[in-house]
Amino acid sequence: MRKIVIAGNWKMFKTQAESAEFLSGFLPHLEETPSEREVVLFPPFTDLSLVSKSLHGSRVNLGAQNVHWEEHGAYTGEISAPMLTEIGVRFVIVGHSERRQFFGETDVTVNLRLKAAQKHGLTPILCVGETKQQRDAGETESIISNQLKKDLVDIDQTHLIIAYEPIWAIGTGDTCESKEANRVIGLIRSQLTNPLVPIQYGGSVNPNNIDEIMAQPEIDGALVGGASLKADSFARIVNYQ
Ligand SMILES: O=C(CO)COP(=O)(O)O
Repeated sequence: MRKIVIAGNWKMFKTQAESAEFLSGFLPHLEETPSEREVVLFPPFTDLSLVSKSLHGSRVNLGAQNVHWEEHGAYTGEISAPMLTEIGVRFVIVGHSERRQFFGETDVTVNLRLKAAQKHGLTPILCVGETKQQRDAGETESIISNQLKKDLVDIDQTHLIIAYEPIWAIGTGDTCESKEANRVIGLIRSQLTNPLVPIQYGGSVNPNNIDEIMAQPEIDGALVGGASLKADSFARIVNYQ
């Protein structure tokens, strides 16, 4: 059985006070959440310590939005895996399209970050996806296949999650049609050596479309941006039907 993983990527949102407010509204809703669903929150780095303490004893896991490949060194602005694991972080997002687009992330650095995460016991969520232009040019399959080939060199597929995030669907309200997301995720799975890797869908997931998305047989969860910022909204997503 593949694991179901519902994750909230808060991106560059929430001060510590706002994180605390979110948790007091969100955590009580988890009493209704089926126990086999894994729930992960990805706050900004500055909130990790506080959220880690607040999640102690709860079933929610903690994730970070990035990790450097070295354990320490002169890398201004970066955070290493041991710094994350020390404060209770267990997951990390790697290769998000916003990192690739705005911060020079390449398939080479994505691969280095994945390896460093796994070496230190963090489970990475590798993000892949195509732009609108690439989709319109019929390049969706080749772009994703290329990303997977390069990003997954020498990566252990037993401690890995993949998120299919079509870039044109991120933050736009323009969700990828669920059957199409299911088709692409099936193609991603056919390229993996481990059939049990959970593959999420991400891109304008919200309380109104989560039930249909999760009804698709290939989709093992969601990586949620905007709709994970409000306690009620993310609770509805985690407690999908
Ligand atoms: O990028 C995303 C999650 O990593 C998706 O963001 P939205 O849910 O805001 O479209």
